Parts: sequence; C-alpha cells; structure tokens
Amino acid sequence: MVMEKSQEFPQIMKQLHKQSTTVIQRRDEEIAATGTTSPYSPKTLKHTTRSLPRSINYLFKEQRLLFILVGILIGSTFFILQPSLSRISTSDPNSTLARSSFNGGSGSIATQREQVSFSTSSFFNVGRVPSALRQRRLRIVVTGGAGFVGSHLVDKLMARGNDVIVIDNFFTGRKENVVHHFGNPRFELIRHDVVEPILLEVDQIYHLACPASPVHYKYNPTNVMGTLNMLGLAKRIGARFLLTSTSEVYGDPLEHPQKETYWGNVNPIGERSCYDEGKRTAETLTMDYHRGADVELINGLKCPYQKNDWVRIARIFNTYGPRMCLDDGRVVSNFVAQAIRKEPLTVYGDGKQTRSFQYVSDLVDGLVALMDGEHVGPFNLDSSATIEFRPNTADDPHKRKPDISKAKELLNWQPKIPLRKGLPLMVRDFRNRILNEDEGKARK
Ligand SMILES: O=c1ccn([C@@H]2O[C@H](COP(=O)(O)OP(=O)(O)O[C@H]3OC[C@@H](O)[C@H](O)[C@H]3O)[C@@H](O)[C@H]2O)c(=O)[nH]1
Repeated sequence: MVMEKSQEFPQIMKQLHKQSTTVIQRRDEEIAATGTTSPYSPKTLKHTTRSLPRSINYLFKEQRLLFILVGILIGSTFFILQPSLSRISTSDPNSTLARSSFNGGSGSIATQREQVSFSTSSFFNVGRVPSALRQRRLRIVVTGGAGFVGSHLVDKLMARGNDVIVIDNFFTGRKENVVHHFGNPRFELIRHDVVEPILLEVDQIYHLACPASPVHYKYNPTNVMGTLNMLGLAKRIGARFLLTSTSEVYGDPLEHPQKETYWGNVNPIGERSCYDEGKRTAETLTMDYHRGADVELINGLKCPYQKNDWVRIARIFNTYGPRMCLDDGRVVSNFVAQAIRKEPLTVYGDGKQTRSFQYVSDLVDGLVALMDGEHVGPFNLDSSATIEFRPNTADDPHKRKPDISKAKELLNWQPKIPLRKGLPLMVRDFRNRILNEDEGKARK
C-alpha cells in the first residue's frame, strides 16, 4: 500500500502543474482582450473593472439603497426640527439656556438665562449648543442663604425653578430656614465661611453672607474678605455677582432722604465702623472689579456676561419679616419678641431717630429685579413708610429714609407690603417660635 501511494505522487504533481499553467494562460488572454497594458497592476484592474459594478450591485440588492435613503431622511428631519423643539421647551421655566441660542441673545438681560445662552450660542456660532449645556438650569449661589433675607431669596429662586446652592456658616443663619428644601435635587447646602475661598461652577452669585445686626457684626466682620473671595470666584467662573450692601454706608446722614449719589457721613473708628466701613470697602472692591476686570474666558467659552455687566450693588435698608433672629437686637424683632414675651419694650437714646421699614418679600423682589436687570447700581431698596422712636446709642444714625426713585424708574420695582400687612405676618412667626422655645424650656 505504501509503495502504491509513493508511485502516484509524481503524477499528481504533473497534473497540478498542467492545471495552473492553463489558468495563467487564460488570465493572460483576458488581459490581452481588455487591452490593459501593465500586467503588474492587478489591483487597479480589479477596482476599475470588477468591484465598482459589484458594489453597485451590492447596493441595489435587498433594497439596501432604500434603507440608506430612509436613514438619511430621518436623521436630517431630526436635526432640522431640533432647534424649534428646543425653543418650545424654553417656555418651561426650568429649561434655561436654549431661549436665546436661537434668537441671537439680545444684549439686554430681561432674564439672566438669555445672557448665559447668548455666549454659548455665539461661541458655537451655529445656533446650537451641546445638549448638556443647553438643558442646564440657571445655577445660583446664595451666600448667607440660611439667614433671614437669604432664605426668603432662596424660596423665590427655588419656586422659579433655578438650581440653588446655599453657602452658610450658620453664625446667624439657621438650617430650619431652608429645611423645607432638603431632599429637593435642585437644592444644595454647604457649611462654609466665605472668608475662606471656595470654587463652584454657577451662573449667579447673590452675596448676602455677613451678620447684619449690631449685636452680631462686631464679633464677625466678614465684609471685606468674604466679598473679595466671592468677587474672585465670580470673575473666574464668569458669573454675575450681586453685593448686598446697606443703608449704613450713609452713616449718620447729613442729606435726607438719602439718594444713591450721597457719599455718606461715617465714623471710621466707631463701634459700627467694622460694618459700615466694611460694606463701603465691599462696594469699592465691587466697583473696582467692575471697572478693571473683565471676566475671563472659561474653558475657552466666551464669558456669559458682557464686559462691564457682571456686578450689581443693592443698599438694603431696615427689613423685617418672618425668620428674623428672635434675639437679633434690631428694633422690630426686639419689640415684637418683647411684646409677645410680655417684657418691657427697650427704647434706646432719645427715641427721636427715624427709620423706614420694608417687608422681606419686597426686598427679595428688588434683589432679583436688580440681578436680572441691566443696571449695576447701587440702588436703595426699601419702602418709604417711617416710624419714630424715642431714645439713642453711639454713632446711631439720627434719621434714615431712602430715596427709592432710581430703583422705581430703572428696576421697575417698588415695595408692595405695607407695615400694617407685613408686621402681623412677622408677629405670627415670632409667636410660634417663641411659644416653641418656651415649650422646649418647660420640657427641660
Ligand atoms: O430694642 C431696640 C433696638 C433698636 N433700637 C433703635 O432702633 C433703631 C433701629 O435699630 P436697628 O438695630 O433695628 O437697625 P439699624 O438701623 O441700627 O441698622 C440696621 O439697618 C440697616 C441694615 O443694613 C443693618 O443691617 C441693620 O443693622 C436704632 O436707632 C436703635 O438704636 C431701639 O430703640 N430699641
């Protein structure tokens, strides 16, 4: 058996050689027939002569071409319709950035959202921004957001559908003031003292953090460092910055009522100066940044706010309402708490000093109008109702009454809640808290 196989082998080899020679001869004949000159370009030959009709055949087979055309049609329809769908969705207050991506983002900032989208759309220059940016809600930091005014501002921003980050060191702020937002994914609370730097990515910064009552601020003069840190943050991330300054910048005024143009009459070394001069310095820093520093490019994107349009200054006058500290030391909170506790009302000095008082919701409306408006300020924010007291203390302003005509005209803002309506709301809040406090003490 072995012998037979070995004898067949040369024959098989011969046969194979014969076949291959025939194949080569046939190919040579074909080449000659097509007139192709170079026998060394078989690839060119293959592309031009065979694969083109073959790929066309492939396309036409099994309706492949039809499927490709339908796919292209669906894709183009989606991209054409997408801008108009996004525009429709901006009527939803939660959807922020898209609106002016398609209207060119006017220079005016009737709403802050339009400003933010203005920059992104102009950067991409085609009216479309990445979906992650377009669908992001306006993100706002409120420093001192767990305090009296801050927490009411947070309520308004949350109700409007913004993402809100509260920074508070709880020196005078209380978790109870914002506890109703816990669990809401749009709300974050950070325990932090603004005298230390912090880095966050936000669109707006309402800077309220600073003890505002004489009994508190002398222990915690945060104005200068806190403001510097927040201005630095705003500049770095391209956010709009609103400083809540105070009527105290007018000191014991020689001009009455006080207009924003009045420079004030402040004792630089008195008991109140850490607050008064601190806020004056905070205003100076804010205006220096405003004049000198344009916000930088952020990650290569154009900054959201135009040059010279990223700071705001509000001068807050005497404000009252629910959530004021019970022992805040200020006249309205003192009188209400004293009356409820049936204690004697404390009247300082000769009691001839005057103030005007505004309900907290009016102030918050004014702050938001200022932040979202077109004017830098400063603006006096207060009502024009006045109350007279009897006695007095060191460096205590004898009279104070704001001229709010600038805010009325340029922010279209004016207070709505008269003392008669606002005070009972505050009294109700104080009564509940004082009763709870008393109950707590009784239980101990
Ligand atoms: O129990 C009191 C408390 C206060 N007063 C007097 O009432 C007047 C108002 O005092 P408040 O402490 O309520 O408020 P002030 O006007 O001194 O400062 C306030 O106004 C502007 C805000 O920006 C400041 O943060 C805030 O401290 C003062 O003349 C004060 O001496 C009383 O007569 N009795």
